[in-house]
Amino acid sequence: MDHVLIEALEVDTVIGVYDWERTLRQRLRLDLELATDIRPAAQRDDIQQTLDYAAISARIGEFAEAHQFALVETFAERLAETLRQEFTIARLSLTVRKPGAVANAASVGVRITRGQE
Ligand SMILES: Nc1nc2c(c(=O)[nH]1)N=C([C@H](O)[C@@H](O)CO)CN2
Repeated sequence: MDHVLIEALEVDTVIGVYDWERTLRQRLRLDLELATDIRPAAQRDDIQQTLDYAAISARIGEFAEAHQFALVETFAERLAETLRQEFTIARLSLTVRKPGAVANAASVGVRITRGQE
């Protein structure tokens, strides 16, 4: 299967389990692999026939603005659901990293894959 990629997309959102984390925005870094057949778009050279990574990136920014989750797990699961409802994505892999959350770790986070095999 082909993939449309979005790598190291940074969004700021309220996220965290501790009281102090409810009072500020923190940065998340996202990587997405969106499974789709790119051949129709390539044959017609037509953006309408593929997943528009610019539109999806903008939607992710809106999502981050609109929600205040405690866990990165919840952010990942709810974002995957939203993207699969709003765009024609057969299967997606989503990595959500929270840089700086743990001292001495470059980042921590989760990776999920959703959709049909
Ligand atoms: N599996 C997880 N562990 C932790 C999370 C999380 O979202 N998922 N969050 C925190 C805190 O919010 C932490 O990021 C603050 O530094 C701790 N563990």
